[in-house]
Amino acid sequence: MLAVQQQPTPALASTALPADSIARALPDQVPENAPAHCPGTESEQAGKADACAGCPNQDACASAPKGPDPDLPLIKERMARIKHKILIMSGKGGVGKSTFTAQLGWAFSSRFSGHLDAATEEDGKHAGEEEEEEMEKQVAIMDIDICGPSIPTILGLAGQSIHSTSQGWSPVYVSDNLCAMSIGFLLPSASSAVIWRGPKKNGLIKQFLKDVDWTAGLEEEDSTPSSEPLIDYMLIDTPPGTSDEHLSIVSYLKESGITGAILLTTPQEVSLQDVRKEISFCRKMNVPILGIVENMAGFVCPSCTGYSEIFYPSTGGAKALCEELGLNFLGSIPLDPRIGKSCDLGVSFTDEYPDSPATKAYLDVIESVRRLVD
Ligand SMILES: Nc1ncnc2c1ncn2[C@@H]1O[C@H](COP(=O)(O)OP(=O)(O)OP(=O)(O)O)[C@@H](O)[C@H]1O
Repeated sequence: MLAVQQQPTPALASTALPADSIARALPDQVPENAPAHCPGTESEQAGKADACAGCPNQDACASAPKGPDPDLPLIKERMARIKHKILIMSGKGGVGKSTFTAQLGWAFSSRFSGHLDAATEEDGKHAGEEEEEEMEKQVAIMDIDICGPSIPTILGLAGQSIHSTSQGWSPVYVSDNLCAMSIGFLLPSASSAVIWRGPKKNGLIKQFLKDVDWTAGLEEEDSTPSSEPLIDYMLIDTPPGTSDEHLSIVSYLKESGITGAILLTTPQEVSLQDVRKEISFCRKMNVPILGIVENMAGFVCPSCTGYSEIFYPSTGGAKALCEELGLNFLGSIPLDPRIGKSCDLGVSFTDEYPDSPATKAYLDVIESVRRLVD
């Protein structure tokens, strides 16, 4: 249930959520006066864990109803409208997950319209039925990097806020067929820190799945039966490592199904070591691994054109790891300072620099992903 105060608005009339809404919108799973290590009010351990001793809420927590999460059927219903759910993961931080997620979003949502039409004309073919069908790809990006949300900035949506309608929270739109949801849209400013324990993060992820109207506006235009997917790809940007956010998303999507995970790493052994932990997490949790992308692999100096391996692949890089573990190597993307600049400006790197080697690398990787999931 949304705790956001709603006016009795007509269907689809929207209300902007005020900037401090995050504090009021979240389920009260960790009470204000909770002790350190509170297991959360929804946990089986609520009221019973060692940390609960002496907590004023102990009795209330211990006697609260437990059992199957009553929200799971609602999540399943919402998620039935989304065909492919793809997790973007890495062991190390800062290896380029959010940047890659955004590029994948831009490419999946535009490659099938403008880009494909241009390629089709160049090839001397006429836009056939197959291409016509592919023009309508709908893409949603869900940012569950709750403590470090960078998707709003990278997608050029900084400063935007979420609106609430009678159908739920509306995602923020980059274009007609690309939308995003992030805690970044709920914070008072880009510099606001989110300092939350696991249960509270869990609560927000649940709200993203259950209370966001991901198909806002699509039903009216479409006659697809209500149980059929309307969104083609949901790209889920995760924080580094294997923590609360990963456990939450995997457990909430268990019944709906996860198409797979894309793992990012630099070529360096310290990053590859952490990717092994992600692989182990995915295997334990039965999340299919679509493959590994190596990012920041090699740099060509724009002044002297000399080639350097900034993150040296001392153990053979991601390709060797994929061969060892029988995983798909999805490709390598070089270091290019213009990628960072595009992120800061909130524009698509591949659209801004279509002729760069990094764009070719991105598009090759993206094509490999598309072939795997479609
Ligand atoms: N191939 C690349 N070449 C140059 N800069 C890159 C490349 N890929 C990503 N970057 C830059 O590296 C930085 C980290 O990227 P990004 O935020 O996407 O990483 P992340 O893995 O999502 O980080 P975090 O773990 O903190 O969520 C950003 O400044 C981004 O612009």
